[in-house]
Amino acid sequence: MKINLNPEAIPTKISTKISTKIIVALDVPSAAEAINLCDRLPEVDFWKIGLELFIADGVTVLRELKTRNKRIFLDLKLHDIPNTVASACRVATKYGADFLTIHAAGGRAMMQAAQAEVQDSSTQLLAVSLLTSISATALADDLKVGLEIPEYVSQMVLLARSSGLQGAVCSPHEAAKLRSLLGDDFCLVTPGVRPSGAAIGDQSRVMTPRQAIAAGANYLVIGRPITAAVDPIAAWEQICQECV
Ligand SMILES: O=C(O)c1cc(=O)[nH]c(=O)n1[C@@H]1O[C@H](COP(=O)(O)O)[C@@H](O)[C@H]1O
Repeated sequence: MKINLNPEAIPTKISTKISTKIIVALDVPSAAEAINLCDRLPEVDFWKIGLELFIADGVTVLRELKTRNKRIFLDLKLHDIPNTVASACRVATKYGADFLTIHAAGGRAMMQAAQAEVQDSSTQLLAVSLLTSISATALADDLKVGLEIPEYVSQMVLLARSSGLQGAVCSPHEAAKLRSLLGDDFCLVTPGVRPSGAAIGDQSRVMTPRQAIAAGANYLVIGRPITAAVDPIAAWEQICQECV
Protein backbone atom coordinates (compact mmCIF):
# COMPACT_ATOMS: atom_id res chain seq x y z
CA MET A 1 0.00 0.00 0.00
CA LYS A 2 1.24 3.53 -0.82
CA ILE A 3 0.46 6.71 1.07
CA ASN A 4 -0.66 9.61 -1.07
CA LEU A 5 -1.29 12.57 1.21
CA ASN A 6 -1.03 16.08 -0.12
CA PRO A 7 1.58 17.93 1.98
CA GLU A 8 0.60 21.23 0.32
CA ALA A 9 -2.77 21.08 2.11
CA ILE A 10 -1.13 21.33 5.54
CA PRO A 11 -0.31 24.68 7.16
CA THR A 12 3.38 25.10 7.88
CA LYS A 13 5.48 26.34 10.82
CA ILE A 14 8.74 24.74 9.84
CA SER A 15 12.09 25.35 11.51
CA THR A 16 14.79 26.30 9.02
CA LYS A 17 17.07 23.62 10.49
CA ILE A 18 14.68 20.82 9.75
CA SER A 19 17.37 18.15 9.77
CA THR A 20 17.80 18.55 13.54
CA LYS A 21 14.19 17.37 13.99
CA ILE A 22 14.65 14.10 12.13
CA ILE A 23 15.82 11.01 14.00
CA VAL A 24 16.91 8.24 11.67
CA ALA A 25 16.18 4.70 12.88
CA LEU A 26 19.22 2.45 12.53
CA ASP A 27 17.20 -0.72 12.10
CA VAL A 28 20.05 -2.86 10.78
CA PRO A 29 21.46 -6.14 12.08
CA SER A 30 25.11 -5.26 12.71
CA ALA A 31 27.36 -2.52 14.05
CA ALA A 32 29.26 -2.47 10.76
CA GLU A 33 26.11 -1.67 8.77
CA ALA A 34 25.04 0.94 11.31
CA ILE A 35 28.40 2.71 11.29
CA ASN A 36 28.54 2.57 7.50
CA LEU A 37 25.14 4.34 7.32
CA CYS A 38 26.24 6.98 9.84
CA ASP A 39 29.33 7.73 7.84
CA ARG A 40 27.40 7.92 4.57
CA LEU A 41 24.93 10.38 6.14
CA PRO A 42 27.11 12.87 8.05
CA GLU A 43 24.32 15.47 8.06
CA VAL A 44 22.15 13.25 10.24
CA ASP A 45 22.61 14.47 13.79
CA PHE A 46 20.19 12.21 15.68
CA TRP A 47 20.19 8.39 15.38
CA LYS A 48 17.95 5.77 16.94
CA ILE A 49 19.27 2.44 18.13
CA GLY A 50 16.39 -0.04 18.39
CA LEU A 51 16.05 -3.59 19.60
CA GLU A 52 17.61 -5.38 16.62
CA LEU A 53 20.81 -3.34 16.63
CA PHE A 54 21.03 -3.13 20.41
CA ILE A 55 20.81 -6.90 20.73
CA ALA A 56 23.31 -7.38 17.88
CA ASP A 57 26.01 -5.00 19.09
CA GLY A 58 24.44 -1.99 20.74
CA VAL A 59 27.33 -1.02 22.97
CA THR A 60 29.73 -0.75 20.02
CA VAL A 61 27.32 1.49 18.12
CA LEU A 62 26.62 3.66 21.16
CA ARG A 63 30.35 4.21 21.57
CA GLU A 64 30.84 5.01 17.87
CA LEU A 65 27.95 7.49 17.81
CA LYS A 66 29.30 9.21 20.90
CA THR A 67 32.73 9.48 19.27
CA ARG A 68 31.04 11.22 16.33
CA ASN A 69 29.19 13.62 18.67
CA LYS A 70 25.78 12.36 17.53
CA ARG A 71 22.60 12.56 19.55
CA ILE A 72 21.22 9.13 20.45
CA PHE A 73 17.72 7.76 20.94
CA LEU A 74 18.04 4.40 22.73
CA ASP A 75 14.75 2.74 21.85
CA LEU A 76 14.50 -0.24 24.21
CA LYS A 77 10.74 0.07 24.85
CA LEU A 78 11.10 -1.29 28.37
CA HIS A 79 7.98 -2.86 29.87
CA ASP A 80 8.26 -5.01 33.02
CA ILE A 81 7.69 -4.78 36.76
CA PRO A 82 8.84 -1.46 38.28
CA ASN A 83 12.02 -2.79 39.90
CA THR A 84 13.21 -4.46 36.69
CA VAL A 85 12.55 -1.44 34.48
CA ALA A 86 14.05 1.00 36.99
CA SER A 87 17.22 -1.11 37.22
CA ALA A 88 17.49 -1.30 33.43
CA CYS A 89 17.05 2.48 33.20
CA ARG A 90 19.77 3.03 35.79
CA VAL A 91 22.20 0.96 33.72
CA ALA A 92 21.07 2.57 30.44
CA THR A 93 21.83 6.10 31.68
CA LYS A 94 25.51 5.13 31.64
CA TYR A 95 25.43 5.15 27.83
CA GLY A 96 24.61 8.87 27.78
CA ALA A 97 21.70 8.55 25.35
CA ASP A 98 19.45 11.58 24.91
CA PHE A 99 16.20 9.59 24.79
CA LEU A 100 15.21 6.20 26.22
CA THR A 101 11.79 4.57 25.69
CA ILE A 102 9.53 2.74 28.12
CA HIS A 103 5.95 1.59 27.47
CA ALA A 104 3.26 3.73 29.12
CA ALA A 105 1.20 0.54 29.39
CA GLY A 106 3.63 -0.57 32.12
CA GLY A 107 1.65 1.77 34.36
CA ARG A 108 2.22 4.55 36.85
CA ALA A 109 4.40 2.67 39.36
CA MET A 110 6.72 1.46 36.59
CA MET A 111 7.04 4.92 35.02
CA GLN A 112 7.62 6.64 38.36
CA ALA A 113 10.33 4.14 39.31
CA ALA A 114 11.99 4.54 35.89
CA GLN A 115 11.83 8.34 36.04
CA ALA A 116 13.45 8.36 39.50
CA GLU A 117 16.45 6.53 38.03
CA VAL A 118 17.03 8.91 35.12
CA GLN A 119 16.16 12.13 36.95
CA ASP A 120 19.75 13.27 37.51
CA SER A 121 21.13 12.02 34.20
CA SER A 122 21.29 13.46 30.69
CA THR A 123 18.77 10.85 29.47
CA GLN A 124 15.13 11.79 28.97
CA LEU A 125 12.48 9.09 29.19
CA LEU A 126 9.82 8.89 26.49
CA ALA A 127 6.61 6.94 27.09
CA VAL A 128 5.41 4.92 24.12
CA SER A 129 1.67 5.59 24.09
CA LEU A 130 0.31 3.22 21.43
CA LEU A 131 2.47 1.64 18.74
CA THR A 132 2.00 3.29 15.36
CA SER A 133 1.48 -0.15 13.84
CA ILE A 134 -1.77 -0.60 15.81
CA SER A 135 -4.93 0.29 13.89
CA ALA A 136 -8.32 1.27 15.31
CA THR A 137 -9.60 -2.21 14.47
CA ALA A 138 -6.69 -3.94 16.21
CA LEU A 139 -7.13 -1.77 19.31
CA ALA A 140 -10.83 -2.57 19.56
CA ASP A 141 -11.07 -6.15 18.29
CA ASP A 142 -7.75 -7.69 19.36
CA LEU A 143 -6.68 -5.65 22.37
CA LYS A 144 -10.31 -5.13 23.54
CA VAL A 145 -9.70 -1.50 24.41
CA GLY A 146 -12.99 0.38 24.57
CA LEU A 147 -11.58 3.84 23.81
CA GLU A 148 -10.99 5.33 20.38
CA ILE A 149 -7.31 5.81 19.49
CA PRO A 150 -7.16 9.59 20.18
CA GLU A 151 -8.70 9.14 23.64
CA TYR A 152 -6.57 6.11 24.48
CA VAL A 153 -3.35 7.84 23.43
CA SER A 154 -4.28 10.98 25.36
CA GLN A 155 -4.96 8.93 28.50
CA MET A 156 -1.63 7.11 28.20
CA VAL A 157 0.32 10.31 27.67
CA LEU A 158 -1.46 12.10 30.53
CA LEU A 159 -0.63 9.11 32.74
CA ALA A 160 3.02 9.38 31.65
CA ARG A 161 3.08 13.08 32.45
CA SER A 162 1.49 12.63 35.86
CA SER A 163 4.10 9.91 36.51
CA GLY A 164 6.82 12.51 36.01
CA LEU A 165 7.78 12.03 32.33
CA GLN A 166 8.17 15.00 30.03
CA GLY A 167 7.99 13.25 26.68
CA ALA A 168 6.08 10.63 24.69
CA VAL A 169 6.05 8.72 21.43
CA CYS A 170 2.81 8.87 19.45
CA SER A 171 1.73 8.82 15.83
CA PRO A 172 1.46 12.15 13.98
CA HIS A 173 -2.32 11.64 13.97
CA GLU A 174 -2.44 12.26 17.71
CA ALA A 175 0.19 15.01 17.87
CA ALA A 176 -2.08 18.04 17.40
CA LYS A 177 -4.51 16.97 20.13
CA LEU A 178 -1.66 16.16 22.52
CA ARG A 179 0.06 19.45 21.80
CA SER A 180 -3.09 21.39 22.69
CA LEU A 181 -3.58 19.29 25.85
CA LEU A 182 0.02 19.44 27.06
CA GLY A 183 1.40 22.77 25.86
CA ASP A 184 4.77 23.49 24.32
CA ASP A 185 7.06 22.10 27.03
CA PHE A 186 6.14 18.45 26.53
CA CYS A 187 8.28 16.57 23.98
CA LEU A 188 6.37 14.70 21.26
CA VAL A 189 8.29 12.24 19.09
CA THR A 190 6.44 10.76 16.12
CA PRO A 191 7.35 7.64 14.15
CA GLY A 192 4.77 6.56 11.56
CA VAL A 193 6.18 9.11 9.14
CA ARG A 194 6.19 8.52 5.40
CA PRO A 195 7.20 10.89 2.64
CA SER A 196 4.53 11.11 -0.04
CA GLY A 197 4.63 8.04 -2.26
CA ALA A 198 6.62 5.87 0.18
CA ALA A 199 5.51 2.36 1.14
CA ILE A 200 3.70 2.24 4.50
CA GLY A 201 4.90 -1.28 5.34
CA ASP A 202 3.78 -2.44 8.79
CA GLN A 203 2.80 1.05 10.00
CA SER A 204 -0.90 1.93 10.38
CA ARG A 205 -1.14 5.55 11.51
CA VAL A 206 1.09 7.59 9.21
CA MET A 207 1.48 11.14 7.94
CA THR A 208 4.07 12.91 5.82
CA PRO A 209 7.03 14.62 7.52
CA ARG A 210 5.57 18.03 6.81
CA GLN A 211 2.20 17.07 8.25
CA ALA A 212 3.83 15.62 11.39
CA ILE A 213 5.76 18.83 12.07
CA ALA A 214 2.69 20.97 11.39
CA ALA A 215 0.75 18.81 13.87
CA GLY A 216 3.22 19.72 16.62
CA ALA A 217 5.85 16.96 16.67
CA ASN A 218 9.21 18.01 18.12
CA TYR A 219 10.99 15.12 16.42
CA LEU A 220 10.16 12.69 13.63
CA VAL A 221 11.50 9.12 13.58
CA ILE A 222 12.10 7.84 10.06
CA GLY A 223 13.70 4.51 9.23
CA ARG A 224 13.16 2.50 6.07
CA PRO A 225 12.26 5.40 3.77
CA ILE A 226 15.91 6.46 4.29
CA THR A 227 17.88 3.40 5.38
CA ALA A 228 16.29 0.94 2.94
CA ALA A 229 16.34 3.37 0.00
CA VAL A 230 18.51 2.55 -2.98
CA ASP A 231 20.19 5.90 -2.36
CA PRO A 232 19.87 6.83 1.35
CA ILE A 233 21.60 10.18 0.81
CA ALA A 234 19.12 11.23 -1.87
CA ALA A 235 16.22 9.96 0.26
CA TRP A 236 17.41 11.98 3.28
CA GLU A 237 17.80 15.13 1.20
CA GLN A 238 14.40 14.68 -0.40
CA ILE A 239 12.73 14.30 3.00
CA CYS A 240 14.45 17.44 4.33
CA GLN A 241 13.32 19.36 1.24
CA GLU A 242 9.79 17.98 1.50
CA CYS A 243 9.48 19.45 5.00
CA VAL A 244 10.02 23.08 3.99
O1 LIG B 1 9.49 4.04 19.75
C1 LIG B 1 9.59 4.09 18.53
O2 LIG B 1 10.55 4.66 18.00
C2 LIG B 1 8.48 3.57 17.73
C3 LIG B 1 7.23 3.61 18.31
C4 LIG B 1 6.09 3.37 17.54
O3 LIG B 1 4.96 3.46 18.00
N1 LIG B 1 6.26 3.03 16.23
C5 LIG B 1 7.50 2.93 15.64
O4 LIG B 1 7.56 2.65 14.43
N2 LIG B 1 8.63 3.15 16.41
C6 LIG B 1 9.96 2.95 15.80
O5 LIG B 1 10.16 3.89 14.75
C7 LIG B 1 10.84 3.29 13.66
C8 LIG B 1 10.00 3.43 12.42
O6 LIG B 1 10.69 2.89 11.33
P1 LIG B 1 10.12 2.99 9.86
O7 LIG B 1 8.74 2.41 9.87
O8 LIG B 1 11.09 2.14 9.07
O9 LIG B 1 10.15 4.45 9.48
C9 LIG B 1 11.14 1.84 14.04
O10 LIG B 1 12.47 1.77 14.49
C10 LIG B 1 10.18 1.55 15.19
O11 LIG B 1 10.73 0.68 16.14
